[in-house]
This record gives sequence, C-alpha cells and structure tokens, in this order.
Amino acid sequence: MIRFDRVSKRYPPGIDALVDLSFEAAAGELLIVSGHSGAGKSTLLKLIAAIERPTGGAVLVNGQNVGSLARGAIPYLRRNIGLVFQDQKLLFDRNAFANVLLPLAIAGFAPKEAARRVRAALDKVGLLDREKAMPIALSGGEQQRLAIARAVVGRPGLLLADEPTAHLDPDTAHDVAAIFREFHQVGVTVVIATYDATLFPEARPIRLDHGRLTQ
Ligand SMILES: Nc1ncnc2c1ncn2[C@@H]1O[C@H](COP(=O)(O)OP(=O)(O)OP(=O)(O)O)[C@@H](O)[C@H]1O
Repeated sequence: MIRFDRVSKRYPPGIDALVDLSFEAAAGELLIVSGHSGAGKSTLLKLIAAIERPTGGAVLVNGQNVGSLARGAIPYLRRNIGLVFQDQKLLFDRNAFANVLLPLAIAGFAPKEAARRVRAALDKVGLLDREKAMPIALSGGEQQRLAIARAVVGRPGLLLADEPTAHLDPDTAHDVAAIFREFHQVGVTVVIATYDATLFPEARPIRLDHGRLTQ
C-alpha cells in the first residue's frame, strides 16, 4: 500500500527533513509516526499525499510513484486519501453538515446521495445530532471529529492525520483516537503523526529522529 524506498526530502535552503528513509506498510495497517518537533513527521505524511515531492528515492502508494505524478493526476490520488491536517481548516461560516458536504459537492455527487453520505460520516464520528451546528459552537474535540468526518466522507482507503489529538484534553484525545481505531478496524489504512504514541499502543510505530528512522 505504502512504500518508502530510500526517501530523502531536503527543503531549501538545505534542511534535511527526511534522510534515506525506507519502510513498507500493508493495506489496512495502523501506523503511528512519532518523534521530536522537526523530526520530519509532517513531511512524511505530505509525501504520501503528494503535497510535497521527495528530493531522493521513491514514495509508492498502491504501486504508484506519487513523487513523480503529473500535476493533473494528483486529484485522482487524493480521492482515495482522507486528510486531517492542521492547515485543512473547517469553514467557520458554514454549519457541520455543509463542511462535510464540501468534498462531495466538489466531486459532483447528486444532492440526495451526498446528503446520505454526509449523515453517515457524521454518524460515524458521533455528530449526527449536531449537523446544523456552526463549528464555533462545537468543542475542540467535536471540531476535530468534524474534520475527520470531512476527511472520510469520500470513503478513502487511506486516512492521514497530523497531530489530530494536539490541544485536546486526555479524555477527548482518547475519544478521537477511538474514532481512528474504528476506521482501522474496518480496513482503512491509517497513518497518524503524533507526539503521543501511547494513545495507540497497538499501532505499528515509525519513530523518526532528525529525519531518520530509529524503529
Ligand atoms: N516548507 C518547508 N520549508 C522549509 N523547511 C521546512 C518546510 N517544512 C518543514 N521544514 C523543516 O523540515 C524539518 C521537518 O519538519 P516537519 O514539519 O516534517 O517535522 P515534524 O516532526 O512534523 O515537526 P512538528 O512536530 O514540530 O510539526 C524541520 O526542520 C522544518 O523546519
């Protein structure tokens, strides 16, 4: 499903975010990428989603070399990837339902089918009764769950999350972790970058230190 083959990423003017990184993850695995601030966790996720391209080696997703994809092919790759990233902000002028609907509207789904899928996604994250709520009226944990619903509404086979439990209290962090676990249990491949690997004791750890694999 995911293969890193001697991957390096150097940002200008010469910051080595990842160095000669190799690992493989099978479909349906739950991977936790941990390491200190600046270790390269976000970069690893961005390479999988072709948000960044490697400067050395190859990143393969479902056998496809995503580092050398033509620009036009990237939306097709992303259709199968759900992103829960800090910079994928919720739209604060639209309610919960509309936030989750957005990716389906862009993909051109018929309104009835889209609404059915939005409600199914909201239900999975426990927010079905809050579909009319504006994001500002939701707690931090609920906002994060809404972001997860938006990421999974297109039913991706791969879910990537960058620090999804940051800024949450321990109980709320556990609730959010449980949602990722449920997607993993139904066969979705899940890759989570987090400082707090203890939230996912069953996951396969990928530990980074200054861009290098330590585990
Ligand atoms: N767009 C960029 N341009 C230049 N340098 C970058 C860029 N993105 C990341 N870096 C640098 O690459 C290194 C790895 O960053 P990355 O964000 O992948 O680490 P991280 O482990 O996710 O850190 P954090 O936990 O603080 O988010 C850091 O030194 C960072 O400053």
